[in-house]
Amino acid sequence: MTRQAPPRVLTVAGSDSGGGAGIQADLKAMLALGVHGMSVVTAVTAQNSLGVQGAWELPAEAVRAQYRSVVDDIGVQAVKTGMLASAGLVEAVADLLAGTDAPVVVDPVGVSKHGDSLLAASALEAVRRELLPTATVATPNLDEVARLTGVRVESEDDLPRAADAVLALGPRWALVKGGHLAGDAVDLLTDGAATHWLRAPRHDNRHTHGTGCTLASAVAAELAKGLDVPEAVAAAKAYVTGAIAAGFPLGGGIGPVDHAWQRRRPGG
Ligand SMILES: Nc1ncnc2c1ncn2[C@@H]1O[C@H](COP(=O)(O)OP(=O)(O)OP(=O)(O)O)[C@@H](O)[C@H]1O
Ligand SMILES: Cc1ncc(CO)c(N)n1
Repeated sequence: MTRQAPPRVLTVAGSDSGGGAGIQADLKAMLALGVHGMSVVTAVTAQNSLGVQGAWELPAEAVRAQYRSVVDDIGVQAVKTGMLASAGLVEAVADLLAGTDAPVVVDPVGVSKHGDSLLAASALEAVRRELLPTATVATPNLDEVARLTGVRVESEDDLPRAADAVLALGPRWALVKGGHLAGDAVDLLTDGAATHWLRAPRHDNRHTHGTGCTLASAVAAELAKGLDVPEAVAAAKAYVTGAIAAGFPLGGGIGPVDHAWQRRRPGG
C-alpha cells in the first residue's frame, strides 16, 4: 500500500551558503520534525561562520513562479517567510500570502548575527503594512522589534509592551524573542487575549547561527501537523533549545545549531 504524504511546509527565504541559517536551516528543521520541506528562494547569500560576503536577490517573477509551482500542484499546510531582501520582494510575497488559507509564520529577518543587512531599510514600511497583516505568527527578535515598532527592550519587563506593539501591526499572534537579553532565554507569545511566557535555560554556547530561522520553521512544521499556535510554539521552543545546546564549531567564527540533535548518539 502506498503511504500517505507527510504534512507539507514551504519556506520563502534566502539561501545561506554555509548551511546554518536561511533556507538550509529551514529545510533541516522541517526534516527533523517530520514534515516535507519545500522552498521558494528569494535571495542568494555568500555566507559563512564569519559573516555575509555578498547577497543577490531574485526577480519577483522568479519568486512568484516558484511559489505557484509548489502551491498549485503540491499544496502547503504551513508557510514560513525569512529573508525577503527588498520592498519589491516583500510586496510580491505579501500579495501571494494574502491568497492562502494555510497558517503563515513571518520571521521579519532584518540583519544577520554578524550585523549584515538582509533587508533594505526602504522595505520596512512594506513589512509593516503588507507582510505582517498576513501572519498567523510573527517572530521578531529584539532588533527587529525596535526597527519595526520603535520599542526598545532592555529587560524581560519590556517584553509585553514590545509584543503589543508588534500585534498592533496586524499578525494574529506575536512571538517576541528575548534571545539577545541576559539570563534565561525568554520569549513572549500573545494574541492580545492569552499570554504565554516561554522560558529555557541559556546555553553558554557561541555557536548559535540559525536560531531564529530554526525556531520559525519549527513553529510552521508543528502548525502543519495540526497543533494550535501555543502548542506549536512550545514544541518549537523545545526543539530549538536542544539544537542550541548541541551547536558546534564550524569555520573560524559562529558555528550552527545542530538540527539533528535528537538523533545523535552520545559521542556521535
Ligand atoms: N544562548 C541561548 N540559549 C538558549 N536559547 C537561546 C539562546 N540564544 C537564543 N535562544 C533562543 O533561540 C530562539 C531564537 O532567538 P534569537 O533571539 O536568537 O533569534 P534571532 O536573533 O532571530 O536569530 P538569528 O540570529 O538566527 O536571526 C529564541 O527562542 C531564543 O530565546
Ligand atoms: C539567508 C539568511 N537568512 C536569515 C538569516 C538569519 O540571520 C541569515 N543569516 N541568512
